[in-house]
Amino acid sequence: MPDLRSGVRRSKRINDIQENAAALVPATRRGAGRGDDSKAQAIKSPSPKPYNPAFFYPRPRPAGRGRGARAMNQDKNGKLFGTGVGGRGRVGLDLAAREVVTIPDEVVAEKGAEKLAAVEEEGSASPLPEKVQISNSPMYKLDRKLGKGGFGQVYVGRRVTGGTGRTGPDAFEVALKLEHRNGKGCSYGPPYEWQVYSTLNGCYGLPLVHYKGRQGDYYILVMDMLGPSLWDVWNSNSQMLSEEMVSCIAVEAISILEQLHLRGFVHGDVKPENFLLGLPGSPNEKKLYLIDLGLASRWREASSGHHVDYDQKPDVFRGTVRYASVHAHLGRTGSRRDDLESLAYTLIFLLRGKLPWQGFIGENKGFLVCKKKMATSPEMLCCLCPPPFQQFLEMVTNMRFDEEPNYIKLISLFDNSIGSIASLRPIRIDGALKVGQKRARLSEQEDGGQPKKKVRLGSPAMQWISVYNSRASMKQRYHYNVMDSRLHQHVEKGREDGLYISCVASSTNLWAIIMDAGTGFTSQVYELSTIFLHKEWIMEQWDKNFYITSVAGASNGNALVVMSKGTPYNQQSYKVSDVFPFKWINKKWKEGFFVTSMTTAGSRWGIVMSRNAGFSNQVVELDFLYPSEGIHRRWESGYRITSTAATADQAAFILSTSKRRTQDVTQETLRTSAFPCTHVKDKWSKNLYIASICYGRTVS
Ligand SMILES: Nc1ncnc2c1ncn2[C@@H]1O[C@H](COP(=O)(O)OP(=O)(O)OP(=O)(O)O)[C@@H](O)[C@H]1O
Repeated sequence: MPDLRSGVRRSKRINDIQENAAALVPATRRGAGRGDDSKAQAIKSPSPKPYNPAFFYPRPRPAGRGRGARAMNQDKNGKLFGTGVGGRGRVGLDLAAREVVTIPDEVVAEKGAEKLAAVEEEGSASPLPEKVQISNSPMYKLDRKLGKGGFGQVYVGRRVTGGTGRTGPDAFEVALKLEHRNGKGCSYGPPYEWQVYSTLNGCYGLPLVHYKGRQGDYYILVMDMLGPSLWDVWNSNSQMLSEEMVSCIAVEAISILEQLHLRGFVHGDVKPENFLLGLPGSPNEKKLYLIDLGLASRWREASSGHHVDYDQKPDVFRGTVRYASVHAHLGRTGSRRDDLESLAYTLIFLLRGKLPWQGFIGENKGFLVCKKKMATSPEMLCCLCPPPFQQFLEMVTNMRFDEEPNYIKLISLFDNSIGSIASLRPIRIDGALKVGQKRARLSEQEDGGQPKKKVRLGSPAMQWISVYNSRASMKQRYHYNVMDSRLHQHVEKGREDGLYISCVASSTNLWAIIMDAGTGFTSQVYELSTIFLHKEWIMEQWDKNFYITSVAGASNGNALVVMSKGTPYNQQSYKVSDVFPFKWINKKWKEGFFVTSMTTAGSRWGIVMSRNAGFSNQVVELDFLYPSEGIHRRWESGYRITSTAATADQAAFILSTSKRRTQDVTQETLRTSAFPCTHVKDKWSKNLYIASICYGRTVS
């Protein structure tokens, strides 16, 4: 029996009943027009791909130095590793398994361990070597410290014996990067960065590594010594750099990134501190270099040459919060666009001295920074910058995951901001000039295409997001704008007509209920509660073998929970959380649970996961807007949306592959500012039925 527990009951007329028996929809009503506000997406029956466990369990990732410590150990820019926008989890990288592993939230314990490691590294147990000689290198005496990162300490090495050169492999002065064998990045052998240098050594714009090896307790890289970082230059220049200087940095940095990308890697941590100039007083003092390959990863598979697969793990964050791309915040697989977005923030920072998302603190800093990045349009961010900077930002934030950047075009944006006399330029732009020669040849091919659809832009909107699946003709009915007091009678009427509730949703504290004849349920109960979510009642029903089949939260914190018999589930678990609980979902996936319903109440998430849900694999798309690209990519890989929920900030989609491989469901989505009555009827006429619905954040 339905158990109605809502507090306030008002009676008011509602526009809430529509019914369909698909076969009965009059032909004249078919194809009814859509409101202008609707945005539709659809996938037309592509064949689902075979089960790919890599989508389900963390897949091997090339990068990894166990940078989990960064989450606790933020530098002046809040460089952080491990806390994504969706959760508070921390992530480290297990070098042995080469897998991303999620570390529980044991902040204090981790922090203690980290300090211990630092003491060991610098303490008396393993004093730094006084002299260094690696394989057949000259011998160097350790001199002054050049810098210290989260992992390595970098010292000047002064040659004491062997070698005669002023530069190169036997230079009088080199940079020695030392990492203790017990350090965070060395648990399984040499630092990950060494592997990357093995492939990338000699790449344009990277310092040359001349020797690498272990001496005593330290892994040591011997590399070209460089000068100040762009952060140092900016700082000693009243925290502001000229337009010409930043334009030169832009073009040279783009060509360095182009060369790195050509070798199949993305840098993953582009920021002012990682660009160094050549040694002052040397012929290279105006030359730009990119250092720190500890977060570099492949965007192109080494063996096949194919672009790496798209994925999103919303609690995996790698990089530096201030400069990270929005995709990096959201835990998407890194690709070339991310380095360029970070470069855009770097350039604007150097030019303007500040970025609008500086100053956030606290546990959900990553979330707040990402939200602010999404809410700041290129016009706003670049309102005090010369036009090329805005154009650059617009181009790079509208790139697709696997899109090849048009480096030539990006460089050419800054053409007019750079002086024509090479010797007077504040930064050498040798790399960009080489690209310039190519530019002449390629210019005819440029700009032949259509104007690009803007991915990131659009004004934030609260909309209905409805998802439709193709299925055999059946009876479906919807009610919307339903007040608490009217719920019971609609449900009862539906039950009399042989219908069960298949989905529920809420907008402005009124309910939407979808009832249909195709659920397979044999019995159903529901509760309207002021508790999100009401544990005692749910457990009571679990005891009676009912399982949660749909759930909706209202912005006032009320919840509507529907539980049914006749489901395939044999175990269930749910979680209420202030942030999207990806870490928990990930853990439950590994235990054989799949998300079967999901909702929000205000900014809180409620997620229900079940065993024996009939899915073979499941992924998440979470964004501050409608994640169109991600959904299309998942559709193409055979996934279909099986749950949706949204707050006023974020929309989340759960996409699943079915165990029944023959299943070939056509799916469409719609975004409308009003409840999609007309559209639903239109869909019914094509045997498309609402499979999931929610109200929340999109862009219009
Ligand atoms: N070749 C070099 N020449 C001069 N200084 C250098 C060189 N390489 C690194 N440094 C200095 O040492 C610092 C730390 O180096 P690096 O960023 O490679 O270490 P890390 O431990 O990987 O740092 P992070 O925590 O940023 O990843 C740099 O910020 C820079 O100031």
